[in-house]
Amino acid sequence: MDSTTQTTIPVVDFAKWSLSGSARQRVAQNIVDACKKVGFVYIVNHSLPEQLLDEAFDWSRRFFDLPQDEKLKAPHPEGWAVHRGYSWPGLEKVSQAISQDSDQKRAEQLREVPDVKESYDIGSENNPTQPNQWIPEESLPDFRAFMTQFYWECFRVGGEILQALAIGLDLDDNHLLLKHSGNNNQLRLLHYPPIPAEALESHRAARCPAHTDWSSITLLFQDDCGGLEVEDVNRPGSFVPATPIKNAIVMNVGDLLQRWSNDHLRSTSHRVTLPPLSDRFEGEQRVTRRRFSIPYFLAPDPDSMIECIPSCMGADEPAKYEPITQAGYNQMRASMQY
Ligand SMILES: O=C(O)CCC(=O)C(=O)O
Ligand SMILES: [Fe+2]
Repeated sequence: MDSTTQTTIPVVDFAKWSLSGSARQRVAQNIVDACKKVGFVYIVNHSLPEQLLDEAFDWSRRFFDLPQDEKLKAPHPEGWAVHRGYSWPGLEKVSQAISQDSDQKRAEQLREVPDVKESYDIGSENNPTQPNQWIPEESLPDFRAFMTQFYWECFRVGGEILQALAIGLDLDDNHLLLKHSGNNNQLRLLHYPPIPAEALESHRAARCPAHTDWSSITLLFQDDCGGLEVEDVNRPGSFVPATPIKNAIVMNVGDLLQRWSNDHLRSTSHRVTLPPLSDRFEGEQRVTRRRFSIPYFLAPDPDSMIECIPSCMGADEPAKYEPITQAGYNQMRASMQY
């Protein structure tokens, strides 16, 4: 690849996955090639119905439009052990700062660059170590039932993608999927409220700073606002937009699958910043339109052993990493945060 050309995120048509033989093989190969080169891929014509995705965004909007005290009936538990429920990091601090712009002391406090977003994390109902934090049924009737169904629908499609990855990596179809019962995944509803463009441009606030995911793979659904950017693998430090494609799944490789594949598949850094289109801004302050996205993180079960995929090593390319369980890997990552 020419190092001066901006990387583009490949688009893979998943329609032919339902066929057999070489057509299916080609879909698998295209996804693996994209994961090796870019680490991000748009998957179109997948089996998640358009109507279901529209409904998921409608429910997310309804949830975040609830009064704050309703959402706070399902708070994210304190600490880092449980990743479930409603979080509201940074929001208050930033809105105060916007109304007291000239206050030097406030500006200092903001150096830590709060994320201007709210999120709601949901997991499997059969995961006792990560208990779901639901708001009361009467606060938003049928929300829980819909999200529980949506969680498993996402896993069904994610499972197909894990099968495609396995085929593209010369493994048995179910080699990767068998390590995922589905009970260790995470469905996240995200809402990025409107904010003056200047707050993001001056880095006083961030929508979502650059990071990689810990997952094996992530499926991301986004609305039409824009702002997701992916690090350009040819030009480290610069980012290319992951422009929304209606109903596409933006699929990316997480750190765990990168390790599993001996670094053959890339876990690429990404962030959420200003939407690039001018009609996504309003008024003198260029207040950005609110944005909704729904990432779904797939993770193997805690006791699944993550051991170098055979086609990713050879006589002159030994495995770089020791076998480790998913739980062990998580523990190691968590301990590196302090
Ligand atoms: O909101 C987005 O588009 C991306 C969110 C994300 O990368 C994450 O939650 O890990
Ligand atoms: Fe991410």
